[in-house]
Amino acid sequence: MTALLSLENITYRVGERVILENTSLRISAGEFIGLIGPNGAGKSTLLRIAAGLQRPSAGSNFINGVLTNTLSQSERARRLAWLPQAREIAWAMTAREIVTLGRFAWGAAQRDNAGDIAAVTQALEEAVAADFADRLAHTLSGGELARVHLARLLAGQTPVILADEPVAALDPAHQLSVMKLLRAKADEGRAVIAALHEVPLAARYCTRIVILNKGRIVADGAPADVITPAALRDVFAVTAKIGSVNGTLRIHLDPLSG
Ligand SMILES: Nc1ncnc2c1ncn2[C@@H]1O[C@H](COP(=O)(O)OP(=O)(O)OP(=O)(O)O)[C@@H](O)[C@H]1O
Repeated sequence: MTALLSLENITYRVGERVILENTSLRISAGEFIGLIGPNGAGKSTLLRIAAGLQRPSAGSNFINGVLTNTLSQSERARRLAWLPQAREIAWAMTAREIVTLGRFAWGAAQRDNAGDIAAVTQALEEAVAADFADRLAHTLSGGELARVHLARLLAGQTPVILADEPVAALDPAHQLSVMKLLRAKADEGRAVIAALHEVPLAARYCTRIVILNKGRIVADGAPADVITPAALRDVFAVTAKIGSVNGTLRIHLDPLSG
């Protein structure tokens, strides 16, 4: 089966500094990868390269078997949706207008199409952002704005979803609902990769965990196989107690010295 997204031997350098080193990753339909790793590990860089927003220094990346850098911006945006870490909106736009940007590659800017309107409405509901759809973005709270950006991502209805810290700034209930939603998107046949710092949530909802440390993938597999006390100590310098309740990992973290 062709991977929906694949990175082959990606290296990314800034001057002498190696940010990503010979990194390969493939994701197929139905997978939800939690990309975890400490600050500065290279998660955003990896996702930006996967999204075609940044050219690697070496290596190749593909969307559905096609070299990403041969696709036009619209072709890319119809295959892949991207949620950046930066959330600020500097323009006087309503939440609904921002979410409609997610339909841009499908022609939403040129027409008032029932399919686009339905996709936007559904995305606003899924991201629990419908209540403030007609508010100007700069009047929204950080968590509300994060959900609007998530709705913009979902409105594209793309086979591949890449999200950089999708639950940052969300309260616990919304963190849970967003993780559940991303898992549902994978279960319906999309390929989802999310950079996450919330290790317990990643363990609970992702189908696969990839640990990135110092620009290299150091573990890749099912949550129960990858999220171990030894791995968390080595990579995050924390002490972890890990149990299982009804097959779901439960994780308690302490500082190494604590
Ligand atoms: N253009 C650049 N110039 C210099 N250093 C860079 C550049 N881009 C990225 N880096 C460095 O590369 C490393 C990886 O950055 P990246 O944003 O990918 O990390 P991350 O794993 O997403 O971190 P975080 O969890 O803090 O968001 C960081 O140390 C960052 O400072």
